[in-house]
Amino acid sequence: MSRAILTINAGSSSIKFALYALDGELARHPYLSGQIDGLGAAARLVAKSAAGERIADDALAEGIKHAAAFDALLGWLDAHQQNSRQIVAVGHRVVHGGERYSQPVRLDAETIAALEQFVALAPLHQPHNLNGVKALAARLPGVPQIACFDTAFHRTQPALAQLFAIPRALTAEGVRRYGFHGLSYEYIARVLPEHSARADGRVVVAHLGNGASMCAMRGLRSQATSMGFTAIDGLMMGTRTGALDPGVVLYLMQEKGMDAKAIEKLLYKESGLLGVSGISQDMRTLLASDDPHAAEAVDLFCYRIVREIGALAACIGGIDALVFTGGIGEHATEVRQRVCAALGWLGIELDPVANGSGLRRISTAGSRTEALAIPTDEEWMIAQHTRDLL
Ligand SMILES: Nc1ncnc2c1ncn2[C@@H]1O[C@H](COP(=O)(O)OP(=O)(O)O)[C@@H](O)[C@H]1O
Ligand SMILES: CC(=O)OP(=O)(O)O
Ligand SMILES: [Mg+2]
Repeated sequence: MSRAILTINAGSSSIKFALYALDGELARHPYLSGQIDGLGAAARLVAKSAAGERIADDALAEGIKHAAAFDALLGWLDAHQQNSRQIVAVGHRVVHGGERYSQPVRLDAETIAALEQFVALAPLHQPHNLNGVKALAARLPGVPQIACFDTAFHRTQPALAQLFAIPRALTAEGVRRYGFHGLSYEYIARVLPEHSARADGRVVVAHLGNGASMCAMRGLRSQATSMGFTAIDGLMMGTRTGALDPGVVLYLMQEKGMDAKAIEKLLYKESGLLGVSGISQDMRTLLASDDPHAAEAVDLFCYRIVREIGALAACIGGIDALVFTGGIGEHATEVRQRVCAALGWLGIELDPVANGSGLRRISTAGSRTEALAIPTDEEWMIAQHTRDLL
């Protein structure tokens, strides 16, 4: 039987999967892929064939959670992957690898136990990532499972960019800036030279999905990033605050009597686009709404991006190219338009026709700084790392 690699990417609002043929060479595109998205709101399972033909588009139960969504996905895969290829390895996106894991690693009981220690540092991701590993291990006993880390790409950051201004003993314990979305940044770094002659220069990549972060690169390596110890820091997100004065947390504890669990819920699940709009965490819904609170949520989302781009450009001494990616970065032309409109001073001039037409280059020919929109492909990075470790 011919062979395949399965990839699993459990994000905060979605679970994505892809199956890649492995006939000697790893196929560049999956023969079957799909996702459950809209977790937490109106979840759907969508899948497509190699030819891009839609072979599933099913609404799932209202309010379905990650664990039940995983079962639905694996059930669907069992039914559709039958008599097809033999899955010889499963590659997982695992959000937090801490200080210990800067390379992909084969999962066993010991590594899973080590990775469970980071659950509190990534509560929207790490438990779902590890539950996915366990679910697959039960379905495909003996098949190697590989963890690919979101934190790994950022291990090249200079020491200063990884430091918090806290007592050294805490830093020595590992309380420092890690950064996330590394598989997405690694993919963009891999393909950017095909799209821009400035790829090797000063580049800021904005990964704008339900989770959102930015990475400043030089020589296609991470120099600074907006997320830190956890995936709450930096930009405003679907349900996460982004950077918040730590004094707010003290106020919540001392004046509102909130405990750690309640604060975690507020910071991770009730804030961001959802908290400010009071309507939804989903950018599509907010852009379509005429509620002023929805408009203010989108305004704040764009404002925070603009501000963070200024900060990251300062860290790398300027900017030659700005890249948008992630669900919002790839599709929300209006968000790109608003961000670029505020960055004329950094030499960005958007081409409105290109921005609306699905082109990779969205800045004008005369723009001093290039702007690009490039779809990310975390699955392809996971598949390659998995093949390499096999
Ligand atoms: N056509 C679109 N226009 C605007 N926003 C979109 C569009 N398609 C997807 N999005 C937004 O992308 C976000 C999800 O991004 P994605 O990267 O898939 O999420 P995750 O962080 O779970 O991986 C949601 O806010 C969604 O509304
Ligand atoms: C790290 C993170 O926020 O991931 P996602 O965007 O998939 O939620
Ligand atoms: Mg994602």
